[in-house]
Amino acid sequence: MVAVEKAAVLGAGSWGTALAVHLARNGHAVSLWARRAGLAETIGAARENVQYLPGVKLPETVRVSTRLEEVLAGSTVVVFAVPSHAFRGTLAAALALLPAEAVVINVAKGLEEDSLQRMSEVYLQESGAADLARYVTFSGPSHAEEVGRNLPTAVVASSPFASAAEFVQELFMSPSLRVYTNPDTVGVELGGALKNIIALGTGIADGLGFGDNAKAALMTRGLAEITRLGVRLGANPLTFGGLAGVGDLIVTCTSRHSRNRRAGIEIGRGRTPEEAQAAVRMVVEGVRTTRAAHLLSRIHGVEMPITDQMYRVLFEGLSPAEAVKHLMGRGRTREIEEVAGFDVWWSRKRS
Ligand SMILES: NC(=O)C1=CN([C@@H]2O[C@H](COP(=O)(O)OP(=O)(O)OC[C@H]3O[C@@H](n4cnc5c(N)ncnc54)[C@H](O)[C@@H]3O)[C@@H](O)[C@H]2O)C=CC1
Ligand SMILES: O=C(CO)COP(=O)(O)O
Repeated sequence: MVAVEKAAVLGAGSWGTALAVHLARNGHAVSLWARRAGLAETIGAARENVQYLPGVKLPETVRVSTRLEEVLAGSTVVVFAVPSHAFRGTLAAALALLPAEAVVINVAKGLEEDSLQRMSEVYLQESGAADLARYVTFSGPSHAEEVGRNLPTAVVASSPFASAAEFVQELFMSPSLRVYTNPDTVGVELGGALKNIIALGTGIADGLGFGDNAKAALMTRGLAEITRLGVRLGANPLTFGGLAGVGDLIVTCTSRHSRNRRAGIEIGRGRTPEEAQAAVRMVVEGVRTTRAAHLLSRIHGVEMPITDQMYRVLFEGLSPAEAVKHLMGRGRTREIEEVAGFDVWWSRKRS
């Protein structure tokens, strides 16, 4: 195991807390930063994050604080576990305090709403770093509720720099957490962000009382449009068949833990998107990401029918029932020609 003097985890929500607990179990000293004093106090007193991760005790080696300078001092590893809309601001506040040799690990799964940037792009812009040599994306099918309980999980550490990805792989590997490396950061980031849109959709299908067929259709056609946009933006299509792609899509679209799916269920049952997000009481990343992905699809001329309908439901007041009609009533089309080159295959067969 790699020796780390101290690891900092910024963001004491469910994922930040689970990762802080995991790193402590792996033998590292951990400082967990909470933005709100009340939350830091209750976690410190109960040794448990009752609000965001009930039932998981914090090891003694996890210290909780609201003081960024105290949390970052001497930390050679800094895990950013705030929602994606808070990443730029949190990074900006942390930059002057980061030890020069620190490796930044980002676990947020989203796209920035205004800039349409992936998190690694936000990092490069905000930090002025020349490359991603000290930045790693951590993604894959991993609900905090299960990682916090040491249930078997497999994830991906991604960086174009093998040494950075392998460092994080070793840091997090444990008997219950298997970490793979992947150099395709564009694909890993897009897989993690875009699956949340589809999870909102499968939640809606559940809320409307649809069955497993609808869920499987949404997941499969969702993966097709995620891959289509991803490839257009420079990702390797194979990444979407991996843990950060179909793996995370499966878990988020089917798990009772998923915040995106739960918000979708509420919308399917008739609540407004605002009411649904309030009911979940944790970040529902798919909402902002739907807006960003919708714009990206327009800018790049990529067809994303499910994302289009999700956009209309979330931001234009379209009813879920109408959205289903639009999706089912689309013109006839073929399945995977844009990915597998079927046009070429068929023209060869015909000639
Ligand atoms: N919960 C999970 O199982 C997993 C979550 N993620 C990702 O991790 C990120 C964090 O998610 P969760 O921990 O689930 O969220 P959460 O809703 O449980 O907690 C978010 C935390 O960030 C804080 N926060 C909110 N706005 C902030 C701001 N402007 N500045 C600083 N802090 C702010 C909140 O107070 C809260 O402590 C998201 O991008 C999510 O997609 C990734 C994998 C698993
Ligand atoms: O990304 C996740 C699991 O891998 C978490 O998804 P939710 O935010 O929908 O809970």
